[in-house]
Amino acid sequence: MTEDLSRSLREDVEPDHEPEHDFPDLLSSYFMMCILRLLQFWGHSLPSQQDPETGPEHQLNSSSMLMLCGCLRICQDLERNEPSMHQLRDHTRQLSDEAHEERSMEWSGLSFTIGQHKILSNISGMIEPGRLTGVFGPSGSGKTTLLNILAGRQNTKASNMSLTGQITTNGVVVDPVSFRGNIAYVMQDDALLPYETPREYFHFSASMRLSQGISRTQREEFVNNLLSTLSLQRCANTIVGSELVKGLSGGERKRTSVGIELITNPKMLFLDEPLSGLDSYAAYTLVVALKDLAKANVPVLCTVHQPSSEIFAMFDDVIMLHAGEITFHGPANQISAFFDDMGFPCPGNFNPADHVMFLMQKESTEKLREIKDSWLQSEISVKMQAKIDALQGRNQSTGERAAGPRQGSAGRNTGFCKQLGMLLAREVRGTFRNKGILYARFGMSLFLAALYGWLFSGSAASGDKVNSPEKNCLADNFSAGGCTGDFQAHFGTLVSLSIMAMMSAAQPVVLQFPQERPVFLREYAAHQYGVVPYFISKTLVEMPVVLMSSLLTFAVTYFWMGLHGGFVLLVLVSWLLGIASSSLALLVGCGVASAQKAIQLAPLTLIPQMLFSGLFVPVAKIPLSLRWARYLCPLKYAINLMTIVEFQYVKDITQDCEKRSSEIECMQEHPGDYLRLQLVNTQSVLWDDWTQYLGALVGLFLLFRLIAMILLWRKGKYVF
Ligand SMILES: Nc1ncnc2c1ncn2[C@@H]1O[C@H](COP(=O)(O)OP(=O)(O)OP(=O)(O)O)[C@@H](O)[C@H]1O
Repeated sequence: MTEDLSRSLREDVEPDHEPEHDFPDLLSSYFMMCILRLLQFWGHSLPSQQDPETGPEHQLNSSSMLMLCGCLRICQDLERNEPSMHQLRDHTRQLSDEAHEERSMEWSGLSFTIGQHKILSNISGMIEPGRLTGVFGPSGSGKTTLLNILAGRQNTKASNMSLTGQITTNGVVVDPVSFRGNIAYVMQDDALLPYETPREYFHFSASMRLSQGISRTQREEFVNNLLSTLSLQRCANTIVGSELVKGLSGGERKRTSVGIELITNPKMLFLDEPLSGLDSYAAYTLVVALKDLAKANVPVLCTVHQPSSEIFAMFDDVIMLHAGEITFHGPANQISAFFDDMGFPCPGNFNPADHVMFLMQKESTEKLREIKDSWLQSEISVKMQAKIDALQGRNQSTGERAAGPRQGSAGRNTGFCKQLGMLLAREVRGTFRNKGILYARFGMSLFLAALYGWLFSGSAASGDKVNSPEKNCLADNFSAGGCTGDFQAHFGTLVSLSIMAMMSAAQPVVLQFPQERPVFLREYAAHQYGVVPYFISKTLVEMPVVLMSSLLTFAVTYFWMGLHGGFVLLVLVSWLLGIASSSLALLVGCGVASAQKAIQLAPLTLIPQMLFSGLFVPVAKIPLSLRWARYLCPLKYAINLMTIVEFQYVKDITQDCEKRSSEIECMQEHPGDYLRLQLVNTQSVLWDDWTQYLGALVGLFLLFRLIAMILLWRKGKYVF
């Protein structure tokens, strides 16, 4: 029951070389080290944010204490005057304005093959309202595949896949993918945001999914009923938590996931391994809730790996799978008798589920074939098949086809503004509650700014030299004199500040977004909101955070380095670069399924920016076939803009030089030309191009977000 309170990040990254003027290496090494160190620190030191009342319950390890505690809780639960699932269902129906409709689901001759692998082999069965059905079987027997096919969440269209058979509800043929809006599906891994509470989750889901005609009070009442029906009142205001931050227990988290799905007033509820990772009491209370829901005439189907005797006894029906075939499907209380008849009596006081699963793995293939054949000829199987045939035959004669997605859960209930408002509020809550990341982000900006300020202290003072009468670089030979070195250092400070702005804005998005992605996909698949309000809300919350980070950086470095450009303009350019880079990071995050992959891919997006921006390889030397890539580098445009802001005084000197001597001489000897060579490497006039650079930066920010949005939309559309 006790969960790990926190996990430390194992990797330590130490810079292994002198940092002097080696900007990319210096930055990446320090940046990664600081992020890892800070995350490690926060992971260890964050106090539990769980409701103190629930604390002691999670520290009991002895199984006897757990069972005792469980029994006491169940007794207390029974004594509490909670609304039953029946009342809650009635309440949901009332609020969602939907007609009361009970549905069964039947399937016959279902076979599913991937390549040469036959995963399901000609299976038939049904689930009925009022009954809790469990799918049991050894690992790899096809439990999840069966559940996913019935729920319309299995990709069956790939070229190496083949699905045959028929799925019906109340005997009416359905396309599982278009029917899936009617089925609440709880995934094995809870896709929940770590900083939301069950109350906030239910409130969000109710606001998005219930009829808009209901009042705020009605919604509050509904949320309270749902919390108490699922025994979540005590932790209603506790954050969900994550691996690094303690929050709800596994059972509470699972009940929260179930509650979110119940708000849709689903016609059926499917759960994939809902008991995995739960202790016996948490598993028991969850199955009590599921049984209660089934009694409210919702067919509930869930896969279970290894049920205890108490849990097994609560199932009404059992589907026993072995190698994609049925060995038993019928009332749970008849399974022992069936296997007894087959010559495998279940020993007294033995868990029938364990007994059968042990059999299925121990017995020879021939014996198991015999059991499967006997099952098909058994009275229970024949009766069930007759029932399925009768239902399917009745409706096929009328040529009826089940309706696709229903209103309410499958069609979005709320308008754009409401979706945006709710998402924005949730994003703000998440940002402020995730103090570890927020402090790490700002702390990192301050730390790196101080480090840079120290390292490049006064290095931007070359402008003073250029303007000073004692050492006028225009009068001296610029390239031979001391000015070139000063300009290199001065220009280097801008480059380093830009790279820092780019990385510090992109890195948190790369780390964080892949963890949020499954939440978006679940909610989007449930038609809670659209992809556009989701992206706008994320962008609106991210913008001030990046701005704050840029402000902190320049507040520390501006005077320390002796920068010349306008403070506000430099901050704004750094901010624009930050949000454009975070858009690129978001694009990477949308394209990959896990944070690990995103972290591995992150350098792919950041390092080419440095290479193609013309800083290390002059643009003229980049092969023509690759040169276009520089137009996709926000870093290049930001450095150009910062240079224009910072080296404004050079413009005056250049113009002065051109008045007095030939342009060729100026090109060779000038600080302005040094910059021109570094930045654009063309004969175009750097100073007049700022609108292009600004437009390109804003354009890239929008373009990356748009592509990320399309990627996520496509993923959400075809999610299985
Ligand atoms: N995309 C795939 N390609 C090839 N084989 C697959 C694919 N998906 C699933 N399988 C195979 O199908 C079989 C059934 O998988 P499934 O996940 O349904 O089993 P399960 O009974 O739920 O197992 P577990 O209890 O371990 O989760 C397994 O042997 C698995 O290797």
